[in-house]
Amino acid sequence: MTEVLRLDGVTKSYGAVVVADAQSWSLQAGEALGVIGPNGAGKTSMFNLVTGTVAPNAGRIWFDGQDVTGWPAARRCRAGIARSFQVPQPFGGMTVFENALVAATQGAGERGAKAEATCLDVLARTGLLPKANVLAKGLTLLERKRLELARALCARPKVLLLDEIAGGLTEAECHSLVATIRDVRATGVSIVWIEHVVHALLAVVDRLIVIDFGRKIAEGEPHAIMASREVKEIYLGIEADA
Ligand SMILES: Nc1ncnc2c1ncn2[C@@H]1O[C@H](COP(=O)(O)OP(=O)(O)OP(=O)(O)O)[C@@H](O)[C@H]1O
Repeated sequence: MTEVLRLDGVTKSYGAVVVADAQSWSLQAGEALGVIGPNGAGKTSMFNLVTGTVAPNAGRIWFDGQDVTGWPAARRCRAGIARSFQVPQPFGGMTVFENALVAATQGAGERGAKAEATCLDVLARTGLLPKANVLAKGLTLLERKRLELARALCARPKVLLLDEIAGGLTEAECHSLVATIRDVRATGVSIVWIEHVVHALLAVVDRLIVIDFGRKIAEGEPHAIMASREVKEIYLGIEADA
């Protein structure tokens, strides 16, 4: 297997708050990796470090065989790292199609008919084609989540970072979003997915890592990790030898 992303001892703190503590892990091409951990554990901060909106205090980040640690966010996005945001961030006064077009042109560097074709394809795959001409501010939560996914896909990522994209959805909406994410994964895009809705995560990912206080405290097969001592300790407060 080919490694597409690797964090090597990545460390970041804000004063006394350590959001990444010598974090090391990697993602293989075509793999889907789940990330869980309590609120404030540093999961979103880890995405900020990978996408380049935040610089680490120490450690290196490798993408597609290159050390991208010093690269600005826009260059990383063009190279193939795209993300969705936990709180959807569409341009509310623009239509769904225009939002997608911004991502295809700015994120993937596409122009004209090629960019438009990408948008139409992605909107169809994410179920948003019927909403293409609707202003983003008029979308429901599920549609805004889908637009987050669509915008990230229009950047033509090799690595797609999903930040709590299932949060706040009904069971049926969640099920439908999971099916879409599985389809994306089947196209060969590698995925890192932060999620509190564990059953959604387990329906997609091959491997799970657990983060607490910025540290990776467990890593492995998803069901084994969910049943592990580390997860019971941080979520249920059960003692290590209980
Ligand atoms: N720019 C910043 N300045 C200071 N503290 C920050 C900054 N960004 C994040 N933090 C703090 O770092 C910690 C980790 O935040 P982060 O958003 O990465 O956690 P998280 O695991 O994604 O949480 P959640 O599951 O609630 O989304 C939190 O205590 C947060 O308040």
